[in-house]
Amino acid sequence: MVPRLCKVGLFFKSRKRFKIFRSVSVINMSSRTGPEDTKKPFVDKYFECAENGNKEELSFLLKSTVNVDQRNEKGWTALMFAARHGQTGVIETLLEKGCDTNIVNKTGQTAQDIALFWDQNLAAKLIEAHMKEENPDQQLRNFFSLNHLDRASEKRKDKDWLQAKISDETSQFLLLSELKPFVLPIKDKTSKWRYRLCWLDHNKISSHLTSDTVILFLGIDHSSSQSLFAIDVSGKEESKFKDLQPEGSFMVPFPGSLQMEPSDAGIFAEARSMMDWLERYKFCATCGSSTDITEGGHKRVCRNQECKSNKGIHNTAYPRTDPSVIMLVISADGKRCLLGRKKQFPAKMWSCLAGFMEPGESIEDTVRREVEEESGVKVGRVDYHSSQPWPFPASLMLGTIAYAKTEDIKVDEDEMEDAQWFRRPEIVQMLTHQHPQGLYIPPEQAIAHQIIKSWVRNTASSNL
Ligand SMILES: NC(=O)c1ccc[n+]([C@@H]2O[C@H](COP(=O)([O-])OP(=O)(O)OC[C@H]3O[C@@H](n4cnc5c(N)ncnc54)[C@H](O)[C@@H]3O)[C@@H](O)[C@H]2O)c1
Ligand SMILES: [Mg+2]
Ligand SMILES: [Mg+2]
Ligand SMILES: [Mg+2]
Ligand SMILES: [Zn+2]
Repeated sequence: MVPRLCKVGLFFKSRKRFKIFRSVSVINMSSRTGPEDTKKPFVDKYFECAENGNKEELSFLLKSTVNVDQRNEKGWTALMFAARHGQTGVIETLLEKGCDTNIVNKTGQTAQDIALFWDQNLAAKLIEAHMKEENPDQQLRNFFSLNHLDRASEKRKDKDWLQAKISDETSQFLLLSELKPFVLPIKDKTSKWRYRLCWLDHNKISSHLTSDTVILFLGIDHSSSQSLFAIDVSGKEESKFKDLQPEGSFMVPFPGSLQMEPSDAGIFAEARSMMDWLERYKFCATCGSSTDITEGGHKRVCRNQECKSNKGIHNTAYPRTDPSVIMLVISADGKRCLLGRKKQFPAKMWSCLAGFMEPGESIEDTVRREVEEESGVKVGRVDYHSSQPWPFPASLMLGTIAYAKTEDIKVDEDEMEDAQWFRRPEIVQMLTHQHPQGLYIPPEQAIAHQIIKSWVRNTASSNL
């Protein structure tokens, strides 16, 4: 959506920002000496280069000191300055360096919104083309859903194929110990991610395979034609695996996995939820007998030939996914949204309300029921936003925007610590970590963040 902001207003705001920004930077240089302050002249220069189209100096600053997605106090990035001024050469450089095109500034605009607003059509086209290349379906893909593997479900029933792939020298294995993935640190300081999955080939792991090792087929990586598996090494001494890869370590999944390279985080989500199911559902839910793992770990079959679960299709034989709804509730006047604090949340963090679906319930009705249970607010229309697998242990978050019919709040004190209406400017402060009391919302890896950001972005022109 193109924001319908007053162009003159934005222009003056932008000019004023430059004056204030530059004068502050002079004061900072002479009066304060913290690491951020010593960086500030370089950051100022970086934004100036983006605005003026000085590609060479901008590239130099990126190599030496400045983070590509560095923001100023108004939440503007270099890409936004380049978009505002139609600096296509700089835009190309920033896109090559992997800048994030989804960042919003404090008024809720992305770089593309800014380019369109200022009629910088070439700049807007460049950014759009890049976004399309990264995401051809033009659909928001939330963290944990960027699993690029072909799950090749048709291969799971082919025991010979699976066996051959398990001992194939090109196949790759991910170790999980007590659901902790074996990971490597990302050393590139310019990356915003800290971990990637550590893949090991059959030679390395074969001595750890026994007849009862759980081996899970994850899928095929088409770019390398490799088959990928996860194996459960729980109960073995974790330090032993250091011999296989000295820099590897077993990472505590929450919150560590939020700092995993996104495509790996998607594979991890599959591996963790599946391994958790394989570990916890060892006995038949219908008759209590032992079960055997089949189909590359994607099915459990009851050993009791007479068991009902062996006749017809039974969902007890298959991995669990628990659908949950998560919703941003908007007030009837469109100016506020409802956020809550669960008792377990870290101090000062507020998020969307959420809740598990019940059998026989539609998404819309679950949203209405959960919002009313948790906050006492009645909801009318519910619109779908996007979804997110949440592998703790196996939720599927169905993100929605819900429109309130009432205002009064009555908090469910069993589940929630508090629920409150927040006006848009305060939400923007929480989104950009500028809130005077330090309130904030979950990080970008959580679907809650993305739904809130969408609302802020879609209301950028409405002066709320
Ligand atoms: N990704 C995100 O941004 C995000 C944000 C908020 C919540 N979540 C996730 O959403 C899920 C649901 O939210 P909630 O905890 O508020 O739900 P909720 O409001 O339904 O309350 C949780 C309670 O529901 C009961 N329950 C019903 N079905 C359950 C099931 N299948 N598994 C576990 N408990 C069940 C339990 O008593 C539990 O204590 C959780 O897994 C949570 O981690 C994700
Ligand atoms: Mg809840
Ligand atoms: Mg609830
Ligand atoms: Mg519930
Ligand atoms: Zn059974």
